[in-house]
Amino acid sequence: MHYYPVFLELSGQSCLVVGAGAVGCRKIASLLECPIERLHIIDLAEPDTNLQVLLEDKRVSFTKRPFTPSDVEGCALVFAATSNRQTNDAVARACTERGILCNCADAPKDSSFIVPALVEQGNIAIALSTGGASPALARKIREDLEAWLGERYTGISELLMRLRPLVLALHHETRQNTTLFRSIVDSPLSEALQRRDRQTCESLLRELLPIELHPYIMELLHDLA
Ligand SMILES: C[C@@]1(CC(=O)O)c2cc3[nH]c(cc4nc(cc5[nH]c(cc(n2)[C@H]1CCC(=O)O)[C@@](C)(CC(=O)O)[C@@H]5CCC(=O)O)C(CC(=O)O)=C4CCC(=O)O)c(CCC(=O)O)c3CC(=O)O
Ligand SMILES: NC(=O)C1=CN([C@@H]2O[C@H](COP(=O)(O)OP(=O)(O)OC[C@H]3O[C@@H](n4cnc5c(N)ncnc54)[C@H](O)[C@@H]3O)[C@@H](O)[C@H]2O)C=CC1
Repeated sequence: MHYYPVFLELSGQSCLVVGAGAVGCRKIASLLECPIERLHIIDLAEPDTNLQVLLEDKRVSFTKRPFTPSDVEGCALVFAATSNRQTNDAVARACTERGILCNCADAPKDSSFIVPALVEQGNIAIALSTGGASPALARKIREDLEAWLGERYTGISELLMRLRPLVLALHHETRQNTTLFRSIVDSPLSEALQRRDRQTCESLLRELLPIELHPYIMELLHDLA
């Protein structure tokens, strides 16, 4: 493995995209799915219709002017996505000098990270990469995974998101928590949630959960079954 995979917390952070063509707009759209604070876009051309839609987001600002190295200052993530090699290179260098993470659309070797293809369903995100070997193949695998994932784990992941803090607050040993969580994911609860079979969900949770958590069963299942 060459690249180290992570999920970044970008709440409250500023990001910069230089070049808002087809590739830049794809990167902008995915950034705006996250709770970033501000996104600045720089391009030499007037916004096209794709970009105009994205500019409706209050967090976004756009300036039509050439890039200067100080533009990257204060940014958590920067994307160089122009069709101009020299400009992308200047963006990458400005970031390297300041220790800022930068993705360079036309030069993976000058990038400090590459962007994965993403399958998303509720709390679940499957980020996949071919390590730069073939974005076309990444897209194909993403489509295969989307079809496979469907809604199969949406209900159970939401329930576990609600349950996790309740279990951890009991301050049991990690080993005991591990046994509990594994027994839940190995149980038929996931299928019962998919069928919205309330009765089976309730009886499985009564069987699986420690007695202290039984009063939370209604809340755990709210809107899920
Ligand atoms: C290295 C990387 C850097 C980065 O951008 O982070 C990179 C680089 C380049 N992409 C190029 C082309 C294409 N990129 C796509 C699509 C995606 N590209 C994405 C990521 C990455 N692209 C990183 C590697 C990820 C990995 O390897 O897994 C995805 C996953 C994420 C995203 O961009 O949001 C998104 C899929 C979204 C989805 O799920 O559908 C398509 C597909 C299509 O449009 O059908 C094509 C045309 C087909 C082809 O070329 O394969 C070119 C050559 C341009 C040329 O020919 O000149 C370069 C430059 C180079 O390779 O040097
Ligand atoms: N990483 C990826 O996923 C992919 C990368 N690419 C590469 O990404 C680059 C951009 O591709 P597209 O978005 O399809 O091109 P595009 O032509 O749709 O957009 C390029 C944008 O860059 C702007 N631009 C050009 N020179 C500029 C400068 N000096 N300063 C600021 N903005 C400038 C243009 O006005 C335009 O909006 C190309 O180099 C291409 O090889 C292409 C496909 C996928």
